[in-house]
Amino acid sequence: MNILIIGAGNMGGTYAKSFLASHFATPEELFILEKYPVSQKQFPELLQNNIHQQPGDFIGEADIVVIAVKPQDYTALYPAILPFIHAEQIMLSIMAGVSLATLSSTLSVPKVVRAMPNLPAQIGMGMTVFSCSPDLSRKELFIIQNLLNATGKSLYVEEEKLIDAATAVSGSGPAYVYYFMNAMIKAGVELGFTPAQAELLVNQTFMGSVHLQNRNGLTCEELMKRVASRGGTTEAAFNVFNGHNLETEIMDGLFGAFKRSVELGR
Ligand SMILES: NC(=O)C1=CN([C@@H]2O[C@H](COP(=O)(O)OP(=O)(O)OC[C@H]3O[C@@H](n4cnc5c(N)ncnc54)[C@H](O)[C@@H]3O)[C@@H](O)[C@H]2O)C=CC1
Ligand SMILES: O=C(O)[C@@H]1CCC=N1
Repeated sequence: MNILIIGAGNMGGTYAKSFLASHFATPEELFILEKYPVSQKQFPELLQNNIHQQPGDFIGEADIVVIAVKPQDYTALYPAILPFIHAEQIMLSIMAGVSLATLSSTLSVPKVVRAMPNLPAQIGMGMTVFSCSPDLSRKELFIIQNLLNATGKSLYVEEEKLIDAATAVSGSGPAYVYYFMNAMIKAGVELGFTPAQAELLVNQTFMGSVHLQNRNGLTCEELMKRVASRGGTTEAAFNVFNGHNLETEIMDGLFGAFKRSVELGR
């Protein structure tokens, strides 16, 4: 099965590497369309002849076309690839905001999939939420899910609106985690640790906390209670967080991301 990836940036590049590493595609079956030169060093696994800078007939030879350019670049991209696209191909977009209806109408194809992955896909620990047009067969849907699972876990949703919600929660999510980690590292340094020491403390704290939550089946609120002793240090931190309505602020941030995903689709 031939797979074409359009846009070999963070996500497109990750998909190329994952599809090859999982043996979902052989190097002969994997094609890249990237407007900037791609060096051999960047993707040593790829065949140089399969890397293109300009649209061409190779586009029509792909069974699945992954669109991994920024949503803002899609307006320039689709007219350029349209002459090579045909109705049997499956279009798999990971662009934030761009709806199934827009994909289908701009590319004149019935089989479209909209997926929202996240950056940990780079290490096979991604989370992808996806939805598709009714024109995909069950078998095609399974193929797409297998493909997405090469980068981590995936969740199929019937309701497309949930892709905008997933963008706000898991798509942008890693950046929120790094934001919180960064703040903790900065505080650790102010409290006397070297940056390397503070990073170690924070990394291990995040890793241990997530694994514990995964394993023991307790909710986050129950676990928070297990850490916070009455009148103790954690409670002192929570008092400051609550004084600033931090939980509401974080939720508002996610609602802002959701709103932007909907806006990008217009
Ligand atoms: N970075 C992330 O964590 C996530 C990104 N996404 C979505 O994935 C998409 C790509 O994001 P990134 O990989 O971060 O962006 P990126 O900027 O790293 O990669 C996009 C690539 O597309 C190429 N490109 C742009 N126009 C092109 C054209 N006409 N023909 C060929 N190549 C073209 C660019 O040169 C660039 O290499 C976006 O739509 C974003 O919404 C989704 C989930 C997570
Ligand atoms: O920030 C963005 O627009 C993209 C979508 C989700 C993560 N990055």
